[in-house]
Amino acid sequence: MRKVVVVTGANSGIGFALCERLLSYDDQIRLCLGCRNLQRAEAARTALLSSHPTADVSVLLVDVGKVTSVVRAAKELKERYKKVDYLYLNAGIMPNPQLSFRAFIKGLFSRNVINMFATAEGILTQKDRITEDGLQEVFETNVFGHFMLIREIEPLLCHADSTSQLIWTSSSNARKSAFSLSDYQHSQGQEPYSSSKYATDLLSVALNKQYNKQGLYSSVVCPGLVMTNLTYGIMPSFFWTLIMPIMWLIRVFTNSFTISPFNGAEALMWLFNQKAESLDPLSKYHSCTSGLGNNYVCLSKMDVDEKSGDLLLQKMLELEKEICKKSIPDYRNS
Ligand SMILES: NC(=O)C1=CN([C@@H]2O[C@H](COP(=O)(O)OP(=O)(O)OC[C@H]3O[C@@H](n4cnc5c(N)ncnc54)[C@H](OP(=O)(O)O)[C@@H]3O)[C@@H](O)[C@H]2O)C=CC1
Ligand SMILES: CC(C)CCC[C@@H](C)[C@H]1CC[C@H]2C3=C(CC[C@]12C)[C@@]1(C)CCC(=O)C[C@@H]1CC3
Repeated sequence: MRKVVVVTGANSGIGFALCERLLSYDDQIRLCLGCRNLQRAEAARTALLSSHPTADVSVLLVDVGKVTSVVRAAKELKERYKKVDYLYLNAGIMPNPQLSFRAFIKGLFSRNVINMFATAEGILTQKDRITEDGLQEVFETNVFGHFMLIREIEPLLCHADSTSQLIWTSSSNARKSAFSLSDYQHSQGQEPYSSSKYATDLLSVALNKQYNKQGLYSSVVCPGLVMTNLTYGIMPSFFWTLIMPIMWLIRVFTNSFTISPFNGAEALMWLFNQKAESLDPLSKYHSCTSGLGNNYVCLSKMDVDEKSGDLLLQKMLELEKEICKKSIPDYRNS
């Protein structure tokens, strides 16, 4: 049976590199590019087909920052496929990033310097906004829209006789102290990205508890620091080009400077080849690149507790009910 693989945020960066790598590894998969913009999606499809002309690559229009779009896309998936074997929850945003140069310089001369380069702790903030669904945009895009997608295509993911995998693109920037259960959308603070990625980690743990019995497994990936549209939003591209030699140098001290989208997709690709049941639900899978440019995957324990995961899942389910009632009038019949 040909595997069905759905990737959100597939038209650029890590998502696109993952698609290329998946097709190079197995051009028999049925690959579905989940994108919010048709033109960009078609461009990605054309590029993938030019190197893999016989591959089955289709486009699914989905804006994970809009509940109605997610519900429509889920309906489309249910019409197209009987099963989704891999769902890569990769689309993500970091809007209006602000780098604190003061904190960065201070960090350079502290004992925390390696951790600062690996996680951006204490040097990066963002400005969030409210979406038309009335949610914080970073939370809705990075977490809730994806959660809704999982819930909506549950019958395609849960099968008694075979397994499916959810693979979240999280981040080393995910930090417990940026997240609070009482403000899980992060409407109060200045680190919505960090909070949303921590929420991803918590949610993955809770989803495993909820769904493993039904054959669905969830894992979390950390791609490292990758040069993509997201990072070019932090500083202009000429600056990145200028400091590239320094980036190669830093890679000698921290394996998290994966730099290219190909390298960043290493752990996402690695998980594709693993037996879902053998994965550790409490570990994060990191894409790593050595000073010499060799790629490998390493594991770290997540800073999460199961109770918080369960509480977050409960809150997400309540929010789902509330939002669907508001945004989709004849929800569940649609
Ligand atoms: N770059 C890095 O260093 C790191 C990135 N990550 C994570 O990796 C993931 C991929 O990002 P990356 O490749 O770096 O950045 P890109 O900006 O290149 O890719 C992000 C992708 O997500 C899509 N996307 C954004 N918002 C939505 C939405 N509302 N609905 C559907 N698709 C959407 C984008 O579509 P469009 O082109 O239309 O905007 C794009 O295809 C993100 O989750 C990011 O947080 C994690 C750690 C490090
Ligand atoms: C000399 C240079 C290498 C200086 C670069 C400083 C910062 C711009 C970067 C240091 C750590 C980086 C980092 C990210 C963005 C760029 C840095 C802040 C991320 C936040 C990008 C998105 C993620 O998900 C995690 C990354 C962690 C490290």
